[in-house]
Amino acid sequence: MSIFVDIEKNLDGFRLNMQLEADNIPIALLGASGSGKSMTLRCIAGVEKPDRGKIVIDGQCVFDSEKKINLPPQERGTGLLFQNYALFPTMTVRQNIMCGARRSRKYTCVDALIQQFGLEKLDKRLPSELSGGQQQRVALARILASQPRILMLDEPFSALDAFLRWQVEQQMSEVIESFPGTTILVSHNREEAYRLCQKIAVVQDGKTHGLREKRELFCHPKTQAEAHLVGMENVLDAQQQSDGTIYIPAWNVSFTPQNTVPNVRAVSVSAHAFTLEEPPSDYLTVNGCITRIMHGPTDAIVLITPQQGSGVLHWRTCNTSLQRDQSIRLYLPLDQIHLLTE
Ligand SMILES: Nc1ncnc2c1ncn2[C@@H]1O[C@H](COP(=O)(O)OP(=O)(O)OP(=O)(O)O)[C@@H](O)[C@H]1O
Repeated sequence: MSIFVDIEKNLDGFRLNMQLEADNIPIALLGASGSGKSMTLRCIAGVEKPDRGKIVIDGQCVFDSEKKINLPPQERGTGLLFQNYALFPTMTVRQNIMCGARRSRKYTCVDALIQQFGLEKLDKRLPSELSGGQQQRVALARILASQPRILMLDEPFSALDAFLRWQVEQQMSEVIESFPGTTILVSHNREEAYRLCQKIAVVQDGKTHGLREKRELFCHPKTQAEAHLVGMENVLDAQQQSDGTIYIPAWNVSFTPQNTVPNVRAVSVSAHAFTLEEPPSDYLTVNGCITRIMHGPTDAIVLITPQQGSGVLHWRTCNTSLQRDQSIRLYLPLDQIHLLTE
């Protein structure tokens, strides 16, 4: 099973220009609100029509603007779990799941799914008589009953509270693991995407630079959008000088990078990357003054104004002896600075 997507769609003030290609592995579209993640899923499912492009599922072309192919949603073999689950409100749990089975004509799977999702005692209830987590299980069972080739999950935990979210995520991870086709998860939660998927595409302003191995993406973000989405606290403009050195105006520091990357526009640094002790490898030094300390349950984020710099440095530390207005010298190993090209 595989999916190939190369589509364009112009909406009022927004342009989707999305390319994706994946085999039967779980992948995530990670992006800020309004970046075009849901629209991508809706185009794949056939509930929205792209202006141009092609969508191929499992070798079958389901949309091709040039060849005028546009299969209706029920013929695409896709299962889309909406953010609000979209259950039929006047049908019982069993009837909702039967609707999915009608598409696949595999009615025998209904009882197995009711059992798998622990819905035996709820099967005669209406959706309005269920909790958010139970509704989500019914919606997932209904989708799996249709035996889709692609499973698409649009922010599947957004309607759940934090505790239930974790329980449901564990069950979802089992469903994804046993699903034989491609799963596409849409999320703006990086940790959720990391736990559930193998590859991640960062979506920004309707575009993506393609799928990346999740570890590679988190360890080496290449763009400012990627750096923000993987949780880098320091993302700063940078200037590449003709001699190859990089100048960071916000911190008023320069350094010679360990590897040559053309067209560096910015850098990102995790707040964990700084040390108080001189590191053994190449590093740069930042002198500054502590302007704020924000204590969390396990550590603190310290905001520092660098000497002669115009910006802020974010440092995460467990050191409890720090004081506001204190002068400080921090070391940053050069291999902790990610060079970003846009
Ligand atoms: N029917 C529509 N008509 C015009 N613009 C739309 C329509 N549907 C969505 N949009 C716009 O398209 C853009 C992408 O929307 P989309 O729902 O794909 O974002 P998203 O990344 O899924 O965001 P979220 O995480 O908030 O759900 C947004 O700017 C949205 O306002």
